[in-house]
Amino acid sequence: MFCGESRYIWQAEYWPNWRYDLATLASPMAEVARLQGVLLGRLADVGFALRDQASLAALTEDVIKTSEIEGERLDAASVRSSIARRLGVDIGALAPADRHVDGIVDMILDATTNCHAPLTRERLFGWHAALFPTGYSGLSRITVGAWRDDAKGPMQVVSGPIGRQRVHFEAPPADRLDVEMDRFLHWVNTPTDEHPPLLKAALAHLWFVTLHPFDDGNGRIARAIGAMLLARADGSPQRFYSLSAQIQRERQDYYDILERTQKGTLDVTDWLAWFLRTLHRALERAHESLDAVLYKARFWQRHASIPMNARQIKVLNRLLDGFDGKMTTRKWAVIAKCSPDTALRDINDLLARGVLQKCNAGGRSTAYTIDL
Ligand SMILES: Nc1ncnc2c1ncn2[C@@H]1O[C@H](COP(=O)(O)OP(=O)(O)OP(=O)(O)O)[C@@H](O)[C@H]1O
Repeated sequence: MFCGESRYIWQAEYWPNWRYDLATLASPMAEVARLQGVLLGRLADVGFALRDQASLAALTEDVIKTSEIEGERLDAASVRSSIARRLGVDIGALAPADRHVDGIVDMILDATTNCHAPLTRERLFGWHAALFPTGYSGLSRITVGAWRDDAKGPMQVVSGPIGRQRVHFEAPPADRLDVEMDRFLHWVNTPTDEHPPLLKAALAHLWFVTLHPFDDGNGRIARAIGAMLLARADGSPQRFYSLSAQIQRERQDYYDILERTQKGTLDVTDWLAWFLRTLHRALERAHESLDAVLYKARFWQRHASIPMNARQIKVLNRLLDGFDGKMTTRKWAVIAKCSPDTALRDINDLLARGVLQKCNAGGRSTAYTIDL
């Protein structure tokens, strides 16, 4: 019990009348809008096929990283194919479907490709059911397709070993959820000029995660709602950057700022500034990943007339996707699933054709890179 004092933001007197200092946020907001504009402009020039590849790359990162926050590691190949299948993008051989991966992909694609459709409780229940198709989270049975009921006590965000857990946040009691969620959904669906669209995305994320209406999956759904409002904000249902991936990279910061905000006042300027900074970095990364997609496309165009076998194409694609470390004959053989002799023959052929070059990185074994 909180003895009447307001410990969490949802207990504040004027909840949920968000306040912030627009003057402080104006310039980071303009900078994010500029980066978004430049990114969409670059994409407008690259043609359908590459645009689809760029979007596939961003969505794959989004799905993988949003699940990593929860501690699940999804298989990148299943995620890529699950998205590619739904977007109708050709990525060559498709990996087999994984029901679990399909659920989270369904949610993120529904949130973004149908970003203009109203957000309703039925839609949220559908997303939740897609995340937990068995009705279990790990070994615990959870309520799916309905708000949580607090049968096992209040909803808390805790960390640490059992017995010495630290409570970071406590969400509003379950009996308030019907009213609270109706108010939230009405706000999401009402187009007003009350908040700039980017700030509305940040507020929706915070508001939802503060209500924490489900037994589990609240973080992932909050990020999907954020992505939905960002898609509305930039007027493009196709995604070319991933805020979830950036949040995953900076997740300790994300937890800290959330905790401070949820224990603070209704003035959430700091949370909004953090959200804009993170979005800014997500956009910078998207520019880099677009550079990589374009570079790869140009590389294959330039070498279109050189005959190559499947092994060579496979390893070159690995190098083009940003291979960590040095590519040696031994690693080549492992990736191409061939003997070191065959690997060396493939490598020598590409050296002779000017596709590869030796790099003098030192060390005992020779390493190879793409000849720029
Ligand atoms: N220290 C904290 N203070 C306040 N909120 C927190 C804190 N740590 C995490 N959270 C919020 O709680 C969410 C986790 O809730 P829940 O476990 O229901 O969601 P999830 O989708 O299963 O998890 P995750 O976000 O880890 O993938 C986090 O994403 C974050 O939004």
